Amino acid sequence: MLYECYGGGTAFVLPPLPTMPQPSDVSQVLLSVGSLVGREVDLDAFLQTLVDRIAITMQADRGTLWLLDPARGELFSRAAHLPEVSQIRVKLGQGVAGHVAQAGESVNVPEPRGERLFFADIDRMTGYRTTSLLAVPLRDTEGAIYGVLQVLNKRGAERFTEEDIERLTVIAGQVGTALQSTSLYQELKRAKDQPQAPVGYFFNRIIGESPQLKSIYRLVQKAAPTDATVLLRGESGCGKELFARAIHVNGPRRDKPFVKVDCAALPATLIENELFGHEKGAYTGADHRVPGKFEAADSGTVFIDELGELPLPVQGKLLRVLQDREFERVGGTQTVKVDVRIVAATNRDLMKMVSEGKFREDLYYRIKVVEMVLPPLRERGGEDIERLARHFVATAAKRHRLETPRLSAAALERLKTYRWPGNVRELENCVESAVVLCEGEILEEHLPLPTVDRGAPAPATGSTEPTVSANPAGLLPLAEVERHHILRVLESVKGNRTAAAKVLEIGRNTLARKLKEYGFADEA
Ligand SMILES: Nc1ncnc2c1ncn2[C@@H]1O[C@H](COP(=O)(O)OP(=O)(O)OP(=O)(O)O)[C@@H](O)[C@H]1O
Repeated sequence: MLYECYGGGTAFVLPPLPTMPQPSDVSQVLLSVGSLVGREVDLDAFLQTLVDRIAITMQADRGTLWLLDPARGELFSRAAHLPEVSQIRVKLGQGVAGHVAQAGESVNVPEPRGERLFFADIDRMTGYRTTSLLAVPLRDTEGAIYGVLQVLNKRGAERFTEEDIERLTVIAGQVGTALQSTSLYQELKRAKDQPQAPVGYFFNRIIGESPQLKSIYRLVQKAAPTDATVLLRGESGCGKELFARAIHVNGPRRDKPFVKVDCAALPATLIENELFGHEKGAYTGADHRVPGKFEAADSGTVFIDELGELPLPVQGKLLRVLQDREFERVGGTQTVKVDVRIVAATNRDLMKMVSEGKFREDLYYRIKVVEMVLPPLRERGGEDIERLARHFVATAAKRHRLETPRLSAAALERLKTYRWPGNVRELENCVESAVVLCEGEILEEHLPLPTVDRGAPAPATGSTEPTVSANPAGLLPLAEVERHHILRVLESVKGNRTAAAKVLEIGRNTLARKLKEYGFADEA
């Protein structure tokens, strides 16, 4: 039997197809899948391109890559043409995709109205009108289903054809295998072994598979869906802001604002104003009411960076927001109510600050409802360093429109044995500099690292002690390369700090701080 009719007689359920010829346009779509997946490219961008190409080839208006979350028995949209919402989840067995994942059969729906498999809630949620739909299962090499590939609304026709079904099945076969080599598949597999850990969370921009990082992922998965206040601790540059964003986008507030306040970048006198805003006439020059970051973030998340720099008087006001979600603007008496989640970060020892009377004890306990201590890079082991380095080589090459160079074995060895006092940020800058300076593969000498790493031991899985030698090649110290690069970028954007910060992908305040260190005056 080739197909079976359902309910309204409009859905065709197909048995798995035997090996079939591959239409040439399909090979076009998949031309670069294998090679792209093999490299550490931005997974989000890659999956989106994949879904774009599939939709074009299938002459469909939209495409969706659904993946299976075994912990919740749900499918979630991992990459899709879904401008209306950030993600959709359906129960296994629910709707066409849910049925395909459960039954392992392809389903072709020429006319969704009246079709019992069709889950109209999604159209209601997005406002999109599905007129035809085709969905096929996504299997790994062992034949286990781990997702669904779906296309919507055949262009210029009322329905997807038999040939379309064959084509999408071939595509799904290749995509299914290709995705198996990504961290995404590893995540799904891990969730299968640990059914309590839901997946579908957006960790793909965070690189790292070390046990230290994995335990942080688990914490984020638990804390993100709640409204719990989170305190992120860790050395500078180890990814606190990145994780703060992961907490936000993995929680129910993901479509609401994520507002950052950097307490270190503001003079103490301005922090209160920045957080809580001010009323008209609060001080000379305050000629109208200005809302603060808490109001700007209403319904979303406020990320308070460098919490240890928060002046004592403002600490009391923050405590009240944590307890009662209310405050008064500077110079005001009217109480403002806000609905925000608070995530804070610090590289200071807050407990010590409490004992020194510099940080309020009650605030300390209120803020560390969930505490995450991010490991310094040197403790994450050589494999994570290599993963990150490869990722940064690829992204830097893309950013500067250069051929992606290779990391030589000697370069890798040096990266793995260096101590990384500036953590991932330092590695990122170091690799970027080497990518820009090298021709061809990244030879060891292109890495702006001191030849003598005066730091202590190599990372856990790093193999050798750093060689102690002089600096025969007269290499520049990292700080000098960074300074040189920053000034070059600044020059190229004619001194525009906002533009320079954008090119450098650092905050404007960070740039201002660095320029100040180089002896430049603050901007007027
Ligand atoms: N695990 C990671 N994977 C990929 N990129 C990372 C990772 N950790 C950090 N980065 C990158 O390193 C840089 C520094 O990270 P981030 O700003 O989150 O650190 P931080 O701990 O908040 O630093 P600071 O304490 O100085 O504010 C960023 O460009 C970030 O994207």
